[in-house]
Amino acid sequence: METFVHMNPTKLIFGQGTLMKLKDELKPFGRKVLLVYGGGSIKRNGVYDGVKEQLTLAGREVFELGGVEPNPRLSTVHKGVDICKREGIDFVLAVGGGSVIDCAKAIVVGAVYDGDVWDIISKKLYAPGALPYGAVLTLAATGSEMNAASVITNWETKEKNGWYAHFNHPQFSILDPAFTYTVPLDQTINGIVDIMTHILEQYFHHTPNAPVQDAFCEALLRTVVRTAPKLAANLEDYDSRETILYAGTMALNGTLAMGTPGDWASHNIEHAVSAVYDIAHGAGLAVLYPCWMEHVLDDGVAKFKQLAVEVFGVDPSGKEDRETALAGIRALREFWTSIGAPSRLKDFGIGDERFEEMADKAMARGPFGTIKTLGREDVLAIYRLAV
Ligand SMILES: NC(=O)c1ccc[n+]([C@@H]2O[C@H](COP(=O)([O-])OP(=O)(O)OC[C@H]3O[C@@H](n4cnc5c(N)ncnc54)[C@H](O)[C@@H]3O)[C@@H](O)[C@H]2O)c1
Repeated sequence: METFVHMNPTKLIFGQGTLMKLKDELKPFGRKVLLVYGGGSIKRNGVYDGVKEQLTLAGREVFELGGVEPNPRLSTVHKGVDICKREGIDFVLAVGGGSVIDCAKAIVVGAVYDGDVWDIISKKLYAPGALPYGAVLTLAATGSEMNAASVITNWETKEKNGWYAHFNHPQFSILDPAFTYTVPLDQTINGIVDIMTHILEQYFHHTPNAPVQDAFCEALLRTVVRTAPKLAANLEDYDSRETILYAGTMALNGTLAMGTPGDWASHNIEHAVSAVYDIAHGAGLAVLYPCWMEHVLDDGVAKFKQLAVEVFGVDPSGKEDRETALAGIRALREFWTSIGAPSRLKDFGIGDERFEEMADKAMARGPFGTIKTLGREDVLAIYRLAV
């Protein structure tokens, strides 16, 4: 494995009833809190009331920014930054899914920067600092609750940028599996696909001697594959919600990536699609990830075979390695289809009209990918496989 440094300072508070700890977690931070949330699901399922009660008990003065979009937009980040600067906000509390937490991550860095926060999101400038923030998670998917990454869309320029500042982890994240009961089936499935692709992106590397990392990834993948059908059949099955929520956090909190730089090409390829068509990130990945696998298979046959055998139980006896590997890719596709994930771009009404534009966006920072370094023609080939 490669040399590595790992630090994750987020305090993870996990389990049913843990929201009652919020008031104490707020103690080290200042009086003025900006509460950031999305389209209102938290008002329908009672999470908003619970959070407000805790903020009152903590004696905090609360300002609100609701309406954060799925695929959060720069315009909303600007609104949050303006409130922080105008009101002298001390602490930002994100209550929602990855979109809300990602938006909060951008707000807190924008709040202490004199220029336009897009400079930081578009990586012209490394974030010079941030306000502290915390999260109450309501949807299992991104891992944003325990990492320092964020994805923001500039809707005017149709750019969807992933960015990162190493110090910008949540101070704490509260995860109550029961808060995810109301996530509808399609979003639950999108989340499961997102979690699995995060694991797969880190599993696919060329680094020698990484048996621990590989075993972590395989165990998580097997667990998600076993749990997802149970959850899809009963959205209020607490144990399944709990397992998937925990898996989602472990999938992208840095644990799996120690010493093994992963691939991440498919995320880049998907961001270009959802920047143009505003589709759900997990749904886009369900379509594109197996296409990426097929396209790069010959650059990593041994690892694709390992996935097939260790995660999907493909019997390799009497088969060429490539045949076993292909059976694993088919098994992944069939698994996602079986739980209701989309498999083609046409499922979203997307044809080949804007492939060139999307490929330009994906290539904006040059060639990418670890298993195989992808150029523009590779990206176009993957989009064509996905039609
Ligand atoms: N920061 C990261 O590490 C990271 C990683 C992967 C993806 N992302 C980004 O995160 C975003 C997607 O986040 P997401 O998948 O968590 O979804 P999301 O936050 O966009 O939420 C999806 C939908 O579910 C609704 N929702 C959330 N919680 C709910 C609940 N409890 N009940 C009912 N409805 C609920 C939201 O209102 C929204 O309409 C994308 O922009 C993606 O690019 C970030």
